[in-house]
Amino acid sequence: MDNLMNFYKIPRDEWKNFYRKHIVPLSDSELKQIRSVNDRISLTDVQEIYTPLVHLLGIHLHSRQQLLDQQAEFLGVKPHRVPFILGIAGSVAVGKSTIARLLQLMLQDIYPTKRVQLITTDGFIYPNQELKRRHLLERKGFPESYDMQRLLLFTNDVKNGLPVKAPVYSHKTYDVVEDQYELVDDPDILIVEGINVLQLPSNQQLYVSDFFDFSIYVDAQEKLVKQWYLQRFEMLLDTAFQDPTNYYYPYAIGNRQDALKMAQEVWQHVNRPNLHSYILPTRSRADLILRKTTDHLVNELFLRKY
Ligand SMILES: Nc1ncnc2c1ncn2[C@@H]1O[C@H](COP(=O)(O)OP(=O)(O)O)[C@@H](O)[C@H]1O
Ligand SMILES: CC(C)(COP(=O)(O)O)[C@@H](O)C(=O)NCCC(=O)O
Repeated sequence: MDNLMNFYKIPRDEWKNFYRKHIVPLSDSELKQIRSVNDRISLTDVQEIYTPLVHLLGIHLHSRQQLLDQQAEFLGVKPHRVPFILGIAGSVAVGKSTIARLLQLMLQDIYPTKRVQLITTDGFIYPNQELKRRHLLERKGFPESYDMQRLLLFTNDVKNGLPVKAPVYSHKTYDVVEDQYELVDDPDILIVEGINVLQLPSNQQLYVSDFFDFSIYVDAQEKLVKQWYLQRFEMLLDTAFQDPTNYYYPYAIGNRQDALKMAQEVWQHVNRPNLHSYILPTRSRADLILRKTTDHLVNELFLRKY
């Protein structure tokens, strides 16, 4: 990987020894919770990759609050708690939302008194009707398909401790859900997951990531991500065939090979160019890059030095 000279390159075997002495076996209830996120997550990775990662996030969480407290003292104002925002970026189907839900669970477990919330930026994509009006239906996921101004204002409100509603996207209807919102109300930690979280909107001076306290880019070879995309597509078909309202229903009841061919084309003409032109170029802005290999196992990490 080029352009990563300001990162420590840490092989899995080295990373897994960080925080080793603090790692205790997972309890039955923890196992159950992890399986409810995704029953195919490797438990070895939970122990060897994600447990040290959660401790690293804890270091950032505490030092961030300490800095804010000291700054408040310097300014002679009352110190106050500011939500810690963790951004998670990467390609469509690389596993961002799975990692986001796993980290939410693990952080909540370690900090039971803190409120850990999670939102995905999919909800900030314009509704299909609006995409159609803007001739952007074929560009879903590209920077211009998101209401970035709204996302920026949303993150700003979160940082200011204001209650704010995040719009919700459904893979089932392939659209933003009308009148459905996720209420984000002054959490201690907010995880913001999406392909665009490290992007710079063309007409703005601010990055959404300016509001992040830590960011992770989930990375993998394109051929693996494409495979995960197609596998997820098949899983979506498997759940869609009983529900005529599901966007994937016509594909689910039709010829499987034709449906797969369509998904391959969507990858080739939409998600692949988006990855290379707009998502991958944001990788070196992350604080940590998680490099995954076959079966979603993490084999290498790149941690920003400065
Ligand atoms: N750690 C993992 N182990 C096994 N399967 C995974 C893992 N992470 C993601 N997946 C699978 O890969 C596909 C894409 O994951 P998802 O989290 O939906 O990606 P994204 O949010 O980046 O689009 C899904 O089918 C998901 O079940
Ligand atoms: C809505 C999305 C951009 C979100 O990406 P994801 O959360 O799946 O990583 C993506 O799922 C999508 O719909 N892309 C457009 C092309 C397609 O895959 O149908």
